[in-house]
Amino acid sequence: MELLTSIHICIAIGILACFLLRETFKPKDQKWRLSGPRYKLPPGPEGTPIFGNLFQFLNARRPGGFVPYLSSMRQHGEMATLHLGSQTWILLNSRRVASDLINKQGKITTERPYMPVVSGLISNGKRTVIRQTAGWTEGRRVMHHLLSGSALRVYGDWQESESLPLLLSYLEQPERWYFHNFRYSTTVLYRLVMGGKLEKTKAELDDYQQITMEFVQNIGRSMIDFFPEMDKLPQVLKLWRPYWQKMGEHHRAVFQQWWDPIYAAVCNKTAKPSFVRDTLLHPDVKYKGNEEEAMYLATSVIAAGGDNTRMTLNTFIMAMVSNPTVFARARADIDAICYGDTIRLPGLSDFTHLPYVSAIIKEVLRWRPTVPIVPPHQLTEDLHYGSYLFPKGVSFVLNTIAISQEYDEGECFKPERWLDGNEDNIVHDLWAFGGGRRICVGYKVAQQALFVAITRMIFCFDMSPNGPLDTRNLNHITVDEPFPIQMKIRSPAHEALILKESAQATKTEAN
Ligand code: HEM
Repeated sequence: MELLTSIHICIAIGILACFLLRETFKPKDQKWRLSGPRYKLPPGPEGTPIFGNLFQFLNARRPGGFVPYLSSMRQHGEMATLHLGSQTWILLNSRRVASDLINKQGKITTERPYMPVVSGLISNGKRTVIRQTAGWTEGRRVMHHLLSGSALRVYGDWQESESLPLLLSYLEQPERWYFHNFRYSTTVLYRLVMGGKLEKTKAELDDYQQITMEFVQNIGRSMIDFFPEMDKLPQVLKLWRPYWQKMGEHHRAVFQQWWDPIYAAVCNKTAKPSFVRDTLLHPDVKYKGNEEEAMYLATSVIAAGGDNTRMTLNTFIMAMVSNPTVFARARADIDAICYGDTIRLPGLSDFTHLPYVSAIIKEVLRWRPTVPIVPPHQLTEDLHYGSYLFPKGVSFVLNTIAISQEYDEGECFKPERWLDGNEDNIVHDLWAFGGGRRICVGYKVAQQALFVAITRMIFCFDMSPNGPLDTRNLNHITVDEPFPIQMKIRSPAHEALILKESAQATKTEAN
């Protein structure tokens, strides 16, 4: 009888332990509760016990799989629920719900979920784009300067002058067009953030691009980030730690290499005008972070801005070679103001006269969104929305792929859809830059950088496919040529113009 009781106790303890373990790793909306309202979430694909939709999701992240997967979420409606380990993601598939939840409810949908690997180990908890609100607010206050009109005018001059080496390298080495796009995007951001010329070797540049891609690719990839409770285990059991920690140390070392010279220059008062010198470390701004945080902030801005601009320029080229009539119309518009008895390069002063080019930029970002899903916006209070009740802790995730297909003839590249009087406002009705309080802080800088490069490329170069193209395969994650393109200078007059402008700029700089 006594033996029987002990067995019963053991079984009961075993069952209780399994129950507790299972409850610990369940998403909040599925946890067992004695009281309180019943949560109700939008439909979503069927999942498996414990892991939910995690394996489908990770599987879809393989090359070529992610866009179709994100696009398939539209079948569940304007929102789709994914249970990913202990995390719940609500994919936002329409502009209406995106606006309601990310913009109008911004006060309670600004947090980022805790991700032990990607924000902790890889980023030392300091990369602004995925930093939790408590540590993020101060950096955001300072970064807001990037959106101010007076700063943008200064940045505009730099963007125009950095576009000259871009045109010159297209002329001299057209086959390396993708590298020139990368260099232009990074140079513009470097000058803006750190000041002065970017004098890095190809290896150093590749290293920087590599770590940026590595970081982006690992957002939403590690199992541990979907079961963040595992981070509470004793250190000796965290077998995944050394691998990610080593990666994080490498990223930090690369950032340090880029940061040290500018920090030293600011301290000894030899730094050139820049965001770091004139804003971040300027005594009037009273930045409250420490040096390490300042380093991560500055280098995160370069990485976030540079790589997204690079990818968008590549997408632009794909859009142009596959839509020659759009290219011809844009060129005719530019020619009308820059090419007649005299010839000159288009620039930011032409912005208001070239609405079709502004529309092209918006359409590039809609047609093939540079950021297919925006990092999660986590809910910090229970929320009733429509017939649903969302628990605190779920994450709203902008599914820009699904949103892009919501437009009329979504698969077609039609810049004219944006000619509605708001084409110059790049975030009007477009979710490519995220939204709410976390909206990309560099969207105006990006718009200017894209406008300068795009008008000048259309004006000066003919572009065509140099092999078979698949407009769905942009092959962004590579330092080599992503797809085959042939670039050719348009005419001797355009070649002479580039050479003249470049020589002039070199002379001015030398004086
Ligand atoms: C076409 C180019 C770009 C695209 C598509 C893009 C897209 C995005 C997206 C989707 C986010 C997240 C927004 C959210 O969570 O709702 C973001 C954040 C951010 N972007 Fe951009 N971006 C671009 C260019 C730039 C540029 C040029 C800069 C710098 C001047 C920049 C700096 C940042 C920073 C610092 C953040 C994090 C903001 C924060 O932590 O509050 N981005 N961007």
